[in-house]
Amino acid sequence: MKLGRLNHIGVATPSIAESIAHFTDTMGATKVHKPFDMEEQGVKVCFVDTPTDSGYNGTQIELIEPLDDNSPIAGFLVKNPLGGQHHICFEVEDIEDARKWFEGQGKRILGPPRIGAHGTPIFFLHPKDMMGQLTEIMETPKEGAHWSN
Ligand SMILES: CC[C@H](C(=O)O)C(=O)SCCNC(=O)CCNC(=O)[C@H](O)C(C)(C)COP(=O)(O)OP(=O)(O)OC[C@H]1O[C@@H](n2cnc3c(N)ncnc32)[C@H](O)[C@@H]1OP(=O)(O)O
Ligand SMILES: [Co+2]
Repeated sequence: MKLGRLNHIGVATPSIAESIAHFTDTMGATKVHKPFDMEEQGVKVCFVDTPTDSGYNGTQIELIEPLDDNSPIAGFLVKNPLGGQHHICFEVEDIEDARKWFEGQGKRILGPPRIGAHGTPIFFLHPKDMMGQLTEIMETPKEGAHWSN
């Protein structure tokens, strides 16, 4: 398997509004996308762009707030009431090849295949199989498939 770019760092928060203020006022972020709900994933999502030398195509911060107590991140926030770093997401060229690779390595894939916040297929790998790091694998958006919110 060939590791792709670090697409985003997932940061759980009890309040996306408070986190936007933090990243804007304290961290000086200048590009905050509109928050949106992903009911099927149980989270409200908001992307904060981080600059790179060549403009805004760097790794994003993905702020995620539970939509309800059944959210997959509800347990994380009980243990970490202020929120914090929740997962990391790497891109791959082909999600099925990646799935086969990780299954062959005996890593547990969490839940059914799904479409992630950038509109491409994703899956998650259990933190206990990934050196303690909840890891999301995301298929790179196809050329020209522009995502924005
Ligand atoms: C909208 C999609 C978007 C995108 O980018 O496209 C997203 O990223 S949405 C992100 C939210 N969705 C998910 O995270 C789905 C995958 N996650 C899960 O299925 C759960 O969070 C799971 C199974 C990783 C943990 O669930 P839960 O916290 O309810 O279970 P436990 O409390 O029993 O935890 C088991 C064990 O794992 C440790 N743990 C939990 N969360 C994390 C974490 N984020 N990083 C590292 N370790 C984690 C937890 O401490 C337990 O360990 P133990 O030693 O037994 O205490
Ligand atoms: Co994510």
